[in-house]
Amino acid sequence: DPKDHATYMRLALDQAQESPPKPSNFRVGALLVDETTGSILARGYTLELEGNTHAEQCCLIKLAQAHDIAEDRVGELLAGDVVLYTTMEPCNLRLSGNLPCVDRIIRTRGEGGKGGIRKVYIGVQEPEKFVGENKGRAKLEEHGIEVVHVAGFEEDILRVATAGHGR
Ligand SMILES: Nc1nc(=O)c(N)c(NC[C@H](O)[C@H](O)[C@H](O)COP(=O)(O)O)[nH]1
Ligand SMILES: [Zn+2]
Repeated sequence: DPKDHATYMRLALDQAQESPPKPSNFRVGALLVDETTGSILARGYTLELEGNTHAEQCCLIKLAQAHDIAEDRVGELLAGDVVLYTTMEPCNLRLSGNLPCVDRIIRTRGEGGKGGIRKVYIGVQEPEKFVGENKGRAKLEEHGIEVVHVAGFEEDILRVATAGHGR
């Protein structure tokens, strides 16, 4: 049965704690959840999978791998009320030049914006440390994907996210 948002955001923060600290990114955790049943479809954290991966990206790759399909087709598995919890808002630009997670999330929606990830719950906005202001929320909303802030975890999320940045 569906849990409250804080429960899922706390689980996402638990994922972020698994991420190896690195000065050039943030330690983020994410969960893909079926909002109707409350079941967790995938969990992930920054750098969990090889290839300089992001937490949200790892969730999508792991779900795709579990069904033996390519990541760019994972939207086909996401019928119904699938949402993403991520401790930090999805990236809209990456210094590495890799495909941003906003684009990976939008890609999960089928023709005419059906299915796929319908809502993204975020713990914090991205600090303007690497790429300036993250304008991804507007892009997600343009594609019918609602972005909702789950308050209360900001301090912990940022402490974990920047642990690899030294002082
Ligand atoms: N939402 C989110 N999830 C992550 O797992 C992660 N690492 C970031 N971080 C955003 C930051 O903007 C990028 O980490 C830098 O722009 C460097 O880009 P790479 O990570 O090397 O592709 N943001
Ligand atoms: Zn990303």
